Amino acid sequence: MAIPVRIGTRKSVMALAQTEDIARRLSAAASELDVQIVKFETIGDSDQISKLLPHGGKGGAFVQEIRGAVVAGKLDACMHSLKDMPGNEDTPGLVIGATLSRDPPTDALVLREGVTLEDLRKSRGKGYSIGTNAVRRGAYAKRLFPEIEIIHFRGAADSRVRKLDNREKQRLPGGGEVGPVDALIMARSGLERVGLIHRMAHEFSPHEMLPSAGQGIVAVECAVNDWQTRRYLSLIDDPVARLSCDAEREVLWVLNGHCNSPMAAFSTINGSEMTLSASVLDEEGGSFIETTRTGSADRPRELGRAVAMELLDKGAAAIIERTRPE
Ligand SMILES: NCc1[nH]cc(CCC(=O)O)c1CC(=O)O
Repeated sequence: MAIPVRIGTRKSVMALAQTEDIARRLSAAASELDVQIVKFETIGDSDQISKLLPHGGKGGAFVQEIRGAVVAGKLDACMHSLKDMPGNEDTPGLVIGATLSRDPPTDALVLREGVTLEDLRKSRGKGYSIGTNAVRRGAYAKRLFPEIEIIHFRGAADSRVRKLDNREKQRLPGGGEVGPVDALIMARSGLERVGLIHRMAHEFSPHEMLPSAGQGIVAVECAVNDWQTRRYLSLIDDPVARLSCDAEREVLWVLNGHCNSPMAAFSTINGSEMTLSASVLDEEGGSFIETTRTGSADRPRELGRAVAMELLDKGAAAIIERTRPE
């Protein structure tokens, strides 16, 4: 007899592709499961103009509503991009039951027709604009192309590319418009998930643009005491992604990073060793605090803590507090 598993997700093209991946893996691991995908339109998706902050940041905007349905027992699990999950607070009653094997964690440059990477490099960005909704990407872009204009740009991955190509402006919360933009910086994995990887004009190395904590990892949450779902999710949990999840999110936890903090954390594992880099940057890219440490891969949170402490010693707290929403 089939056992139903209801998984909640946002209904963007990217989120559905991620959730279908979970469904495929679950069905392959346990053929008795009948995986049902339940689509939500969250406030973060329906409001394409506002900054996300008034909706509680990325966490509030994309995550809260679906979590509520799991807590209420209307869903067995929910899908999140790990990098959209707030890292400075616990979610009572819920647990990350699975982290899927990591997709490429890097960021990608997407250009409109007629613009090349060479143009951006030669001009130091002068006369060009980049659309992004991430303070981290904005700050790194300023470091690579010091004179570029950063434009706060909203939309699901596929619609952002459409806006770039159609030279659409971005509407502003108070009325008015900005743009159009000449380029976008997006998660490589997001581009791939929406079938637009051929639009990647340049892949930023982690050295050029350190990924955000959890970037490229899909997480599945379920209720702490739902043992049946936890057991099924453990079948698709990738232990390597889990180690990176734990190390990178420990940095967010110790630094009390909020959704508006320009912060990056990225780990790699080589045999029994993990190397974790993290950074905190001010929005204009003016000051960068970066740290890299290597430690034991089986104690990821210890390494995360050590890296975060070192960032604090170097003055990270002042930058993070300056950008904290009221
Ligand atoms: N903020 C939306 C979001 N959440 C996760 C991804 C990409 C997939 C991932 O990194 O896991 C994206 C799109 C983007 O950042 O361009």
